[in-house]
Amino acid sequence: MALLAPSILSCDFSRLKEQLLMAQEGGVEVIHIDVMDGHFVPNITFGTLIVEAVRKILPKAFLDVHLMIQNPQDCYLDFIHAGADNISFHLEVVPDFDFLINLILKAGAKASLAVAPGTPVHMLDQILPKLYMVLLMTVNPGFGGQKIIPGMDQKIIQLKKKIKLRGLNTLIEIDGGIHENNIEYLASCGASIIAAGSLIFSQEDKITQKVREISDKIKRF
Ligand SMILES: O=C(CO)[C@@H](O)[C@H](O)COP(=O)(O)O
Ligand SMILES: [Fe+2]
Repeated sequence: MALLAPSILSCDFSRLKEQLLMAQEGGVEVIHIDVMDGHFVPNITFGTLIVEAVRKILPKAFLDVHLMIQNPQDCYLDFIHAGADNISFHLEVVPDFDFLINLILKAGAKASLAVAPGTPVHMLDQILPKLYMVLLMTVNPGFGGQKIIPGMDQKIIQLKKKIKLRGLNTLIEIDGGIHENNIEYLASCGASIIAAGSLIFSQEDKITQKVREISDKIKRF
């Protein structure tokens, strides 16, 4: 069953609690949290305090933390202590990603690798069995509200095929530019966690309704 993971990057931070509770009311189980450091990507977003706050507001949600930072090895543990259930870091910035995956697992969280649109999936071949998810970025990391990059469907299909052929359970998460016009198709390609920011949080007072509607559309995959 494909699951929606609302990305709080697009929420109204003056109404964080209210909007998270609306998402929960709609049945959300996963919350996607984008951490940006102004180095790996130009923007700076938030750190562990926001993860702690989301954990407090939604004690049972699965917190999917997407680290778009240059040195994830320096702070992955702080995010786990703050309440992250999954840590995704970018393959592009950690040459010894196997080592960091082991550290995350040892700390008791799920470990996943994020890959930018231009990074080929064969880079994951060795590490795939250890990963909880592969986070396929469907836009260039750094900003919400972008348009999906064409051809990302083929990347999902290619990765799904690899996972299946090897009899693995690794999940595929997609992130960026997901909207009503592509979400069902991308779920049918093999994406089972679908991060969406503007699609959900541009709804302001209709977040609950939107979450229900979208979750309903993708649950058959
Ligand atoms: O990691 C990122 C952006 O770098 C995402 O998680 C965005 O938050 C997705 O936003 P939308 O494209 O859904 O508005
Ligand atoms: Fe993200």
